[in-house]
Amino acid sequence: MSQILDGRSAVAAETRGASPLHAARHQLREAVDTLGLGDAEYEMLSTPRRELTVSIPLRCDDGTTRTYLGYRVQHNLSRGPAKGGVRFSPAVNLDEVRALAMWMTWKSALLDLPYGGAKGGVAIDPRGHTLGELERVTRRYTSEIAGFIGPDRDIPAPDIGTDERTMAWMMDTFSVGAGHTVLGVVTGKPLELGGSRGRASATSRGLGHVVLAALRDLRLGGGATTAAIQGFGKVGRGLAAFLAEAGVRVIAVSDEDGAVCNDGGIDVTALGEHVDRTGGVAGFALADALPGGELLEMEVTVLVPAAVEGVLTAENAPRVRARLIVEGANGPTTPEADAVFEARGITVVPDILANAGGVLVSYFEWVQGNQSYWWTEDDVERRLRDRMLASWERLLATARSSRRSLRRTATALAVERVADAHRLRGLYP
Ligand SMILES: NC(=O)C1=CN([C@@H]2O[C@H](COP(=O)(O)OP(=O)(O)OC[C@H]3O[C@@H](n4cnc5c(N)ncnc54)[C@H](OP(=O)(O)O)[C@@H]3O)[C@@H](O)[C@H]2O)C=CC1
Ligand SMILES: O=C(O)CCC(=O)C(=O)O
Repeated sequence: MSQILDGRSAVAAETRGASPLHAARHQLREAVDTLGLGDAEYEMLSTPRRELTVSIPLRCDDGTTRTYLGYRVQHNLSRGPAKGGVRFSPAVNLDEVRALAMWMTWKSALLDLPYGGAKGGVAIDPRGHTLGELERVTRRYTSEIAGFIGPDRDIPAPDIGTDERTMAWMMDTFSVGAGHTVLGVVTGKPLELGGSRGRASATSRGLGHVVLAALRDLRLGGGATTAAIQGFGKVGRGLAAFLAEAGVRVIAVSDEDGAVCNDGGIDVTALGEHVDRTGGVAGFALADALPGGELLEMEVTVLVPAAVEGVLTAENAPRVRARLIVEGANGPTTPEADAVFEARGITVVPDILANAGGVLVSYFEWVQGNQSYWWTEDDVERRLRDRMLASWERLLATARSSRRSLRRTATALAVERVADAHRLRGLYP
């Protein structure tokens, strides 16, 4: 069963408080005020264009049946097809997906990609299921949203709890329905199925380039640059390797079940091997265990939250001792924490710029697929680096000249592009 909800009821159903949606709408309000737009524009840009909620019955390997909820939210389509990842996590809910979809719109616009924003998810813990069960869930979810997505409509990609194998199942399911292979319906696919070289590491590498540029441009680098990274998944792990190779001492890393630290620098390769063997960072012999949330409060040059939303809050922000925060995750900083960091002079490089390397190389994958012409790894890396650094430099220069925070400036630059597209298309209410 699937149900299409209209956007107005979506806004009415919004929950307030320290939710990702509260944060996303707060940031939009600031951008609207910065740009001198009005309430009508705010209402339009805060309202998702389309939302789909689906139920996904799963026959488990033991013969029992469970039903999961899945979502796909298209926040904005004014600059092109919607674009954004699919998350498998027990924490997924409609409000979270709405917020993540809105951030995708701003991210695509900030990087000047010809996309709108979308996000999807299934409220399931992938760790509690076999591969066969996850394949069945993915295929059923894809069938339910198939009328909603497509290379010219909405193009999913990996996010938390999903990967290139998930994308291969999605592409196959969609293609079976279409009667022919449709490579462009998702990005983040395996190389053998039209994936792009460099997509798997793109978010981490883009983030790494931004971290190094921010350290340099804000004059925070120097001899003993240290980093703490929350999350050791697709984004955090690749970033740890990138920074270690660049000479940054990665002294603390965490995942959902543990955290480890070593003041002399963590051997990231050895930690990766330990995680492949045991499933988590806990118990890594070449580092000490670190209690709970302490990683976020360590004295480091740069802190990179690369896991989930809302981890930097009004409660812990006064204790954060990093000089620079670069957001690998989407929405890790609440608006209240942002205000604390601004008052304390701690620079925050916002998610919609910092982690945009993933959607950027997804765009490269889509372009290569459309042309059936595949770039080399060097082509991808050069274009990724150039575009991330150009976007960073533009953001920094605009923030400095306007004396506004990087987040407020980034959101305003992106919202302006989206509002312009609406105005030129004549879509204002
Ligand atoms: N993949 C991509 O291309 C992009 C991802 N992002 C964002 O980056 C973030 C991470 O995504 P990705 O790496 O792909 O996801 P993964 O599922 O690959 O990894 C998530 C990581 O976060 C850890 N984690 C989850 N909850 C916590 C917690 N409370 N404290 C510490 N660690 C935690 C997980 O630990 P465990 O393994 O123990 O569960 C895992 O190490 C998300 O916010 C995502 O939206 C943004 C842009 C693109
Ligand atoms: O690669 C993509 O299309 C989207 C990646 C994503 O979900 C994100 O940037 O948060």
